[in-house]
Amino acid sequence: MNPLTATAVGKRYRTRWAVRDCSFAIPEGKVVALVGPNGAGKSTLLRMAAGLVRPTTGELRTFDTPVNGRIHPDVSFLAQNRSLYRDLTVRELTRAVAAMNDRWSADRVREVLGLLAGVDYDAKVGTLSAGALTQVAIAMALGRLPRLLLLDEPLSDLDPLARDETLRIIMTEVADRGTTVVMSSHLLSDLREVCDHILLIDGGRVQVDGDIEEVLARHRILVGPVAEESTVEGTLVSATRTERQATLLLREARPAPEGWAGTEPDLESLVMGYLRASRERRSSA
Ligand SMILES: Nc1ncnc2c1ncn2[C@@H]1O[C@H](COP(=O)(O)OP(=O)(O)OP(=O)(O)O)[C@@H](O)[C@H]1O
Repeated sequence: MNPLTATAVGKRYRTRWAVRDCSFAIPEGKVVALVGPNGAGKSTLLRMAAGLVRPTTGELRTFDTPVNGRIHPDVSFLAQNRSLYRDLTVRELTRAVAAMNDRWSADRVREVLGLLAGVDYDAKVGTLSAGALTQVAIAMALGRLPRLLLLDEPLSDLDPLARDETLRIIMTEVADRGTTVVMSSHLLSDLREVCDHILLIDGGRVQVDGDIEEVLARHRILVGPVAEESTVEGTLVSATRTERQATLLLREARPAPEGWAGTEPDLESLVMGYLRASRERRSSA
């Protein structure tokens, strides 16, 4: 059973579509990188999957149940604005969140907070650093023992050490419980460390969806003389050019023509290529 599926999902705010005709199925046990430029629709998609926003068209299902404005008991969502009760201490917050959830593991929360460098249970939530706040919020999300964890930019505002700790918490969760994770982020090198599946959206539409290794193997970067660009076959995603040299991202893994060097892209150059294409489309619209 797929933890999350979308069928022709769209969300319109007034006259503008934030998400448009999105269809995908997230396989169980995957760690999914949800990427795309600012305003691509990532948060809207996650908020719809968590039942906080209703789609204008189409349907989202979590564990084969229509979302319908309610979060599934097996799903936890970390919102971008980490909306926790700021006047409570960490200890009080833990009790309050436990009381709100039918299924709750205090041990799991303790375990996760124990992985972090010195979380002070008596500190007021509002006084925590951005990193500690995110980590406490993730611990609360894991206390529900989710089978699907939706994380909206869990790594933003974190210093490198806090980012590393947060990634370790997520990896430990996946290793211990096989939890499926969908996480949005702009930090591609961090995503590469933990993710095995990519969902790239742009302008509210799915551009790339699949196993990261397979997706990378389906693309090629070709570098060669600008003057001979017409000899290159295949679907061009985007290009950068100097006076003499062109660097092309192609959607198919075809052999490089003579005089061109072909390599498989890494995740960063693949996503950058799609973001570049998106910016060019927008500026020529
Ligand atoms: N509540 C809202 N009312 C009106 N427009 C909205 C609302 N929420 C999002 N939007 C618009 O929908 C589009 C998609 O926004 P969304 O926040 O989902 O993108 P995102 O990919 O998460 O962006 P970012 O990477 O900057 O966080 C944007 O144009 C945004 O301005």
